[in-house]
Amino acid sequence: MLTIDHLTLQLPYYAHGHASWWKRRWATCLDDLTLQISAGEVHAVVGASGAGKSLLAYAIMGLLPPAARLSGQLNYQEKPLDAVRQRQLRGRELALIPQSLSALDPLVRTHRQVTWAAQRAGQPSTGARHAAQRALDHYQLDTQAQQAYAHELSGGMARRVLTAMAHVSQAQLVIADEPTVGLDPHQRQRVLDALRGLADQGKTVILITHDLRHALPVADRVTIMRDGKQVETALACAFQDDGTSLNHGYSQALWLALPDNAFTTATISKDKQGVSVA
Ligand SMILES: Nc1ncnc2c1ncn2[C@@H]1O[C@H](COP(=O)(O)OP(=O)(O)OP(=O)(O)O)[C@@H](O)[C@H]1O
Ligand code: NI
Repeated sequence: MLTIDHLTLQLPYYAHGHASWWKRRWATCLDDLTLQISAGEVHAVVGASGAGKSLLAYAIMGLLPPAARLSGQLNYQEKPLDAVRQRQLRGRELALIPQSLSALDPLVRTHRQVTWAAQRAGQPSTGARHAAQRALDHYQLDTQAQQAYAHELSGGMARRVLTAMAHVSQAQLVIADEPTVGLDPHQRQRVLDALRGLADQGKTVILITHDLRHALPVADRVTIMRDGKQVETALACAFQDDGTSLNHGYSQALWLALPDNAFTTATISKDKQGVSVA
């Protein structure tokens, strides 16, 4: 449903040159990414801060800064996903749950904001209001939160509002950029389960997170990113035991660094040294 073929992104930055001139240079922020993302799948994109995860989301949505230099090819539903099509589909077939909470309109109360998201996706106003109400209830935003302005919401509430907005858009492709930051374990599980639910309805979900542990239980596939590069794309089930089904040392290291795997790691290294673990 979405293919990303040799996608490379460069962004300008200004470096001090001779004398007092500022010279424009180009930073390669995404380096030759090739991915195929199928309908019905949760595809997790995992990597440390600065790996390029959000820029990948912006590239797919067509929300990159105007100066960006992009090469490679994006295809959505077998057709090129160019700027015109991105504009047509954004907020309808393509939805982004943005990482930044400033995406909320500061002048509009929560309920109205979610209703607008439903209307923009083509629902008539009564239907949109009802859809908004259901989504707000689902993400446990109470009457007070529904009537609040963005600055009156906690970080976790604001994030759930953004998630509710993507939910009512009924998009075919949902990109969730760090949707669980600031949520308590119970809320986090609700959001992750809801994303899994969208995929189970045949939609496509890209789940961006720095936390492999939260992604694995709901993901079908995982792409590990580092410094703008795609380290590896693997089935979620390849992250198991001592990580030897993974191809790359960095993916293995991420897997073995998870708290629950600490024991396994210790056992393996002892085994390798020939020490018995009685
Ligand atoms: N508008 C921009 N102009 C120039 N460089 C940028 C711009 N946006 C991001 N970058 C750089 O691109 C790199 C990747 O940024 P990106 O926001 O995609 O990382 P990320 O993986 O989403 O990190 P995080 O987990 O912190 O959200 C970073 O080094 C960042 O400084
Ligand atoms: Ni990000």
